[in-house]
Amino acid sequence: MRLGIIGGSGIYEIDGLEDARWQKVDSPWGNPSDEVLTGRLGDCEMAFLPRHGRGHVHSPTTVPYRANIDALKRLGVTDILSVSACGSFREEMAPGDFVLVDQFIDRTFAREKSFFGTGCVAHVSVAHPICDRLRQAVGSASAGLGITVHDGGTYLAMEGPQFSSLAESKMYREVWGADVIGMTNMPEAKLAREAEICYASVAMITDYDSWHPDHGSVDISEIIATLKGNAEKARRLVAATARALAGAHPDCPNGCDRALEFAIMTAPDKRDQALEAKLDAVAGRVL
Ligand SMILES: CSC[C@H]1O[C@H](OP(=O)(O)O)[C@H](O)[C@@H]1O
Ligand SMILES: Nc1ncnc2[nH]cnc12
Repeated sequence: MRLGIIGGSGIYEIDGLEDARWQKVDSPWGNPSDEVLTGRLGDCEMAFLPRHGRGHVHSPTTVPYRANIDALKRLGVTDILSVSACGSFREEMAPGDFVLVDQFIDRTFAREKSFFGTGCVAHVSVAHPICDRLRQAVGSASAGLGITVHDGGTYLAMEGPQFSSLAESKMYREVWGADVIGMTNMPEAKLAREAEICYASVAMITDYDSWHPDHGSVDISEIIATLKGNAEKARRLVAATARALAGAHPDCPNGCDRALEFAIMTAPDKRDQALEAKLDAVAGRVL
């Protein structure tokens, strides 16, 4: 197995890797956000990608999600753990806490959301977009690290880059039942599923969005201050997760690694060869 880490806002590298090197990965889906830091944490093969690039170059809308997932697939990544800054819709999910996300509501609208399309149509299930095996492994690894971790939560993915209005914040929380809000985990999780990579997400709470009567609107300077403490905890969690997962990759009990088995609808003789060629890493197993 190889564990991929996608580091969100405030997480642009991970330390402690043996044989660490930043590696440029060419992808037919464009340039990934940055080079990928590969190496080993103990016995675990690792590949780290800063989602926004070092120096925070990409906005949530312009993150090259397809190139990122394709690049990690090309490096042999079997499992992706996303660590992301998020706002909270729940009093008990406080800034500094982590949430092991288990569902998504996708409200993004200005991004490419699939590797497939005209000439090679595929439909995968994202009823359960998070790999429960990976999520539970992260949960177990978090024990004893001194981090408050909430097991389960619905992540609302908004387009951004502006934060939500008060009316939106109240609707997501009260009507739609979302627990946390961020701007990046979709379409990332959908693309990981198409690439047959197990995906889990840790939402690192930085703020109460704008619904909370005692906290007012989102303040980016407060977010950045909270991010610094969260990033240190995230590094500990990543190291513990790597220790727990090192070794062979078992067949995924949730079927993430077989998501494409019956998904491609386009008849072989009707397929677009150029698109098929681009899908060599993502869908090579079934093409
Ligand atoms: C820094 S606040 C807004 C920004 O942070 C989150 O990014 P990421 O998920 O990559 O940690 C959020 O989604 C926004 O993009
Ligand atoms: N309140 C919020 N809304 C969207 N993305 C965020 N990232 C961190 N806090 C956020």
